[in-house]
Amino acid sequence: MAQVIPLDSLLTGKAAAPVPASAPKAGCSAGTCGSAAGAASLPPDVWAKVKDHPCYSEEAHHYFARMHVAVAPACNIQCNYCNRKFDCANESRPGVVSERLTPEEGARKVLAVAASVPQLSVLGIAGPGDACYDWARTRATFALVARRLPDIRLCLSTNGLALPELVDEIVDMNIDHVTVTINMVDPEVGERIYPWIYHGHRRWTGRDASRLLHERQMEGLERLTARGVLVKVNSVMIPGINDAHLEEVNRQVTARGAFLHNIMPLISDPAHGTAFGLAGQRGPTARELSALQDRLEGGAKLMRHCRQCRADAVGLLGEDRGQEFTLDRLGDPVQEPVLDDGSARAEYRAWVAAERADRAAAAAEAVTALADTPALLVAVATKGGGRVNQHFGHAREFQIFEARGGRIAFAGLRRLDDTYCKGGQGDEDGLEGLLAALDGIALVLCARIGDCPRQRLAAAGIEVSDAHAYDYIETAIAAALGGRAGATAVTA
Ligand SMILES: C[S@@+](CC[C@H](N)C(=O)[O-])C[C@H]1O[C@@H](n2cnc3c(N)ncnc32)[C@H](O)[C@@H]1O
Ligand code: SF4
Ligand code: SF4
Repeated sequence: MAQVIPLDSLLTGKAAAPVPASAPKAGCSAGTCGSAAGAASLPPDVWAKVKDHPCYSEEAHHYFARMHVAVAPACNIQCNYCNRKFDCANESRPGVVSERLTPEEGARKVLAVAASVPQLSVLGIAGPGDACYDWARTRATFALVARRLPDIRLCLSTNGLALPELVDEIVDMNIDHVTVTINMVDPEVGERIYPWIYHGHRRWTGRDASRLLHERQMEGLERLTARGVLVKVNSVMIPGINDAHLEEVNRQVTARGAFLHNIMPLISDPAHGTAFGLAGQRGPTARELSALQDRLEGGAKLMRHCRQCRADAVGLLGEDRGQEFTLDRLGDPVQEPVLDDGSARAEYRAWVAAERADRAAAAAEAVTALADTPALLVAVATKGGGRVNQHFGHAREFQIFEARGGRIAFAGLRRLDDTYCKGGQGDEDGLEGLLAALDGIALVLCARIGDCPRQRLAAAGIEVSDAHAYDYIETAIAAALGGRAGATAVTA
């Protein structure tokens, strides 16, 4: 196994050690070591596009950060699940932002983040309105950033209505990742989601609005994929409205070349002031979501690690460092120019290349111990880097991996309302919610856990281990499960 430079020292800028030339190349084939096998499961040109993109590659999300800048407030449609007026720093969901920025402010923020977060690889514009409808601001921001930070990938998110005419410009600007939200391919379903759209200098309502939106979404998707742009399709799963219909959506977007399909559970609460929230429309349960995702396997690749981020999120997926980079903290652009020569990011990426190759090789070797293991779900507490490296009490989410017959694959996320540990004390009241979030999990792996939560989990039939702290996730799972051929099978 290659010598690996510690992540913490690299991120604090104290690592001067060169990446070892002896780092083994990724050598496991698809299907053998699940989430660590990105390079081997995709054509080289596609892997080159996704390998540093935390949303387009589950494997990359262990290492790379994205940021959104909230420069595009205007939108040309109304979705029954969206209210962009709602603004709360503690609320993490799409469309919510703390401050709206001009393109110049947005670019300055990107420079500041890039200078202090070496994991940054992607700038996305995801509203808080629509990046294509508010195109002048989107374009100006991307142009400013591309000039200063050519190594940062550009990415945008749109409802698709204004997309078709922008495809040439998108390609010319090297925006090689575009997300289109497609919730229906049947206007009858669409009219229950979209009360109106604005197009061609007029407002459209009812079935005509949804038909037009659908036609333009399909046209935009086809044009983008024909030009080699990687397209992720977001679909909001709305029980009773489009949940059954999303299988047809998946078929149609797969046929048009979508690279990834991200089924996002509807977030709905009367306090958000959305039409669905006020009408009592519920979101899907975790089980309903994963059952639908399982039915869609075989179409476009599914994204199961989406965190439904704010439109101004910063950091690794699952963490939000946005409040560290608000405008008032960025200082005066003339008095305090941001200095960044890109060397910290280059050094970090070289480290990741060695680390992910080492992880893939270690995973390929480790899973051989699991040849006879029945389907088991394992929850992992991780802060990134593809390792078991978070204390149980500090976790706000668990990454779920399925071990089955010689294979370990990422299977989704279980998110918590809060951490178990607060101010050094365990929150006994919160344990019920935590146990509910771990429903169906056979084993929890974490860096450390106290006796009290360990016993409570054991009483609920969930084993916990901190014996594999700081190991790669796959190595830790294989070591913990090895020899359990007769263990009880668990399903998602
Ligand atoms: C805020 S939108 C911005 C980009 C663009 N306007 C769009 O709709 O694609 C980003 C994503 O968040 C999703 N979204 C917004 N509100 C949501 C909610 N309440 N529940 C789930 N997803 C939501 C949208 O469907 C979209 O996929
Ligand atoms: S298209 Fe996007 S920004 Fe516009 S209302 Fe829908 S979710 Fe909100
Ligand atoms: S909302 Fe999902 S796709 Fe968008 S940046 Fe967050 S994790 Fe990635």
